[in-house]
Amino acid sequence: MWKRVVSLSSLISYSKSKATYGVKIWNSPSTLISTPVYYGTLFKEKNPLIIFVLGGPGSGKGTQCIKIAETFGFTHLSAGELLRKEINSENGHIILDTIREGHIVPSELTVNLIKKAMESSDNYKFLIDGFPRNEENRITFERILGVEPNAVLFFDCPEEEMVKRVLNRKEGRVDDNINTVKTRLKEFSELNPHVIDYYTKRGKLHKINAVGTVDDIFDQVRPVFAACEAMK
Ligand SMILES: Nc1ncnc2c1ncn2[C@@H]1O[C@H](COP(=O)(O)OP(=O)(O)OP(=O)(O)O)[C@@H](O)[C@H]1O
Ligand SMILES: Nc1ccn([C@@H]2O[C@H](COP(=O)(O)O)[C@@H](O)[C@H]2O)c(=O)n1
Ligand SMILES: [Mg+2]
Repeated sequence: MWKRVVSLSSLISYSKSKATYGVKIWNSPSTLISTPVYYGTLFKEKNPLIIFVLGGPGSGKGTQCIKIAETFGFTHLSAGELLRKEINSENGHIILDTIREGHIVPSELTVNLIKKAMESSDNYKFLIDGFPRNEENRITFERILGVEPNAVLFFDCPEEEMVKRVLNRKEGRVDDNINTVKTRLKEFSELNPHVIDYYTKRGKLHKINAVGTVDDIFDQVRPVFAACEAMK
């Protein structure tokens, strides 16, 4: 039986039923909610709630994800962080070179890391931070995991502010320098709009103004997750 979240249902779609083969359809006719589509077998036992988190470098995705995870009980998976942890692995040289240059790592590599992290988690609520970076990322995720996100957050931030934040971040990242930031911003401005358009058309996009204090921004984020809170 499929259930509809009534509170803020237009913000987020969710089903408590288990995913099985084929495309699920709501019991009651509704054009309000975009239905999560499960066409794979991976999540037969665990029906996931997946939120993709988009935004340019330094837009504050990671900062907000930490707050969302703490407040709403999500597991925070940063695609960039998963890749950085793989730098000493078999494919590590490809990853390190790509990150250092500010380009995008081949999608299969990233998606398989996300898949592994999701499978090994006991949680069913996932924030996937910094993903998808492009259409290839998105399509590869759908192909390998057989699932779409329930909602997509987009932290919209002016370039000038993003550059300032990245250059002030003192975490020792190899890509936090002006040359790499320029490449990251260029790729972001070319590739992100396609992803945004796709999820806008599917009624899943929630654009957040990423300028302001961390708490001001979180106040905009909070309502998107109120529907999830009701499921706890
Ligand atoms: N609202 C804010 N105002 C000012 N600084 C912020 C704000 N949010 C985050 N920051 C700071 O800006 C820097 C970048 O933030 P964060 O790491 O969350 O961005 P990100 O979108 O995850 O970036 P990246 O894609 O490069 O990982 C950090 O040093 C963080 O502390
Ligand atoms: N989907 C992704 C996400 C990240 N990368 C690479 O990692 C770098 C750092 O990512 P952050 O989200 O932590 O900024 C990014 O610049 C890419 O090189 C990727 O390839 N694909
Ligand atoms: Mg980050």
